[in-house]
Amino acid sequence: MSKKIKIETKNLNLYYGDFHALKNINLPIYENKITALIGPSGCGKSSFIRCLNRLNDLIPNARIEGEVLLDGKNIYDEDVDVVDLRKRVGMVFQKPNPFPMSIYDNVAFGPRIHGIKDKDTLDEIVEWALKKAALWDEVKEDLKKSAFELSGGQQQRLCIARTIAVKPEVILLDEPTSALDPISTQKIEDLMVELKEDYTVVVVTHNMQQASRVSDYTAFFLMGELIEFDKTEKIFLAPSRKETEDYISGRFG
Ligand SMILES: Nc1ncnc2c1ncn2[C@@H]1O[C@H](COP(=O)(O)OP(=O)(O)OP(=O)(O)O)[C@@H](O)[C@H]1O
Repeated sequence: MSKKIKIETKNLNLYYGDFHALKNINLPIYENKITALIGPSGCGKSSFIRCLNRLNDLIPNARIEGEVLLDGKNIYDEDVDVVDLRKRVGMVFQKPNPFPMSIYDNVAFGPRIHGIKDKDTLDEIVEWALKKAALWDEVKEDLKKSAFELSGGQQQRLCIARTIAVKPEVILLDEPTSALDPISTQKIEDLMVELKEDYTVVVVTHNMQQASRVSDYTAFFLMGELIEFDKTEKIFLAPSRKETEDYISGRFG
């Protein structure tokens, strides 16, 4: 099977004021694969993932050097429309963050912003996205219910449905299961594997088992540097760098 690079960072550096948070990161993200980002707390995983849809733009003292190529085009070019970029590269956060509105309105939110008003079309999108996020059967009778009445695991699947509803190409997940119980975690992991059929998935995780279970590629970060990137089985069974081995075997971090 051919391997297409969906996103590629080239000499990517990120500074928060004087602090050099990401150092010269060169990383390919392959299409229709799951790439896991691992590394000890504070190594820059979240900072990195936020560079991929320009969420760091919202942080006043953050500065970027280098390039992030999406289908070969630098997303930091002046002519890039950030709203369109974030539609193409969606994000799910650590803590489920549904909007204070109904289940239906949460999922319809993005499509409405992008101009879809027709009720039947919205109904179709909502059903499709909730099915994709493996939540439809649990909520189909209660679409008008507040999203806050769902369990944490259901809320996270709702957030995934909300992300999918605008038909992104890439889904970024920043520790999506760290606030969830094992059963909900299992559901989200199964979902990630299904999602890669249609999307390119990048997941930040502290959970080594999760990285080895779900991902195709793994990138190991340490103190703002990309130490090693390879196929997941290579990283976990025969890492090239001692730092990687120490981390995955639990000797630090
Ligand atoms: N807005 C900010 N301003 C200044 N420094 C920041 C900011 N956000 C993150 N940092 C610093 O950048 C470094 C990387 O943080 P980041 O959150 O990317 O790490 P991480 O690997 O995702 O950590 P964790 O696993 O704990 O979430 C840390 O030293 C952090 O303190």
